[in-house]
Amino acid sequence: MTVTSTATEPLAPEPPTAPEPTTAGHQPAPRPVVVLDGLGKTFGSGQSQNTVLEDVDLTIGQGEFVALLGASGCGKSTLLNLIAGLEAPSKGAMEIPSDGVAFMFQDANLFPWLTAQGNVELALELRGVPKAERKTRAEALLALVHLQHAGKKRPHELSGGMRQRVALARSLAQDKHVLLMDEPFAALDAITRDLLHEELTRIWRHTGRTIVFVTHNVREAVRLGQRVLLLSSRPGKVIREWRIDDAQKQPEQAALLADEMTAALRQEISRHV
Ligand SMILES: Nc1ncnc2c1ncn2[C@@H]1O[C@H](COP(=O)(O)OP(=O)(O)OP(=O)(O)O)[C@@H](O)[C@H]1O
Repeated sequence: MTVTSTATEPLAPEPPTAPEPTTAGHQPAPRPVVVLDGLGKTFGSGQSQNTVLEDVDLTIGQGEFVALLGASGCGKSTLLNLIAGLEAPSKGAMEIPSDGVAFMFQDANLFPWLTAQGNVELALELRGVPKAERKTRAEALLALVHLQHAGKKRPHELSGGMRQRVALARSLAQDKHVLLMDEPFAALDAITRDLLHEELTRIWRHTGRTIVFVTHNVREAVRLGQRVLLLSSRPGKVIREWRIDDAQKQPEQAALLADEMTAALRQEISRHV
């Protein structure tokens, strides 16, 4: 087994937008930033051995938005942990960014004693941004998530959606190419989630980040992903992939795609009932 790292250069402070199409709408092939080759993960040993992932082959290009869909317990979070370098694979090879990744979870996990701006400034401090620059950069990041007026508020004074926006600004403050998101909007109401989908799409286009987004929600996957990957259960591997262009995100087409994905997901779940 070899675990290698790609040498990705750090993001510029003002990241570029995602690459424009070249001729006749053809996108240049994005540079791979995550490569998983025959990846497997087994927890425990002997009687309690649990092979969660097996033969996962996946290449994610720079600037792509990939949604990972799968039944509960199929290994989505484990896959993110492997990409983050938090877990080591049991089998296979992988290339992940040498400068690490940013992670965002369902729970914002903000420090309650710090203001919204303080939470973002702390992430900047941890990556070595000089004190004199932190305030301006944190303000710019809070403006990016439309929270320019809430910088002085503490987490308990913010709504769930606002807390997730702060968490997103904090993830962006880490200035990594790759952002892993593990069901970040699952606990939010439908209207707030809808607003955050718009915000995240705008921010993704603006920053050119590579995003891997785990969800149970088929509509969320269609709404956000350029690629939607369906993981099987026991063991988890990528069994289907949909590529979704902007035209397919229009309501009628999106509903059809969501129905197709729901049927595939149901079929996968019923295999294990
Ligand atoms: N550190 C660990 N040690 C042992 N088993 C683990 C560990 N992490 C995950 N697992 C097991 O791996 C399996 C997959 O878990 P994982 O959290 O990756 O699934 P998931 O698809 O993200 O689930 P959900 O959608 O419910 O969050 C589960 O059976 C879980 O118990």
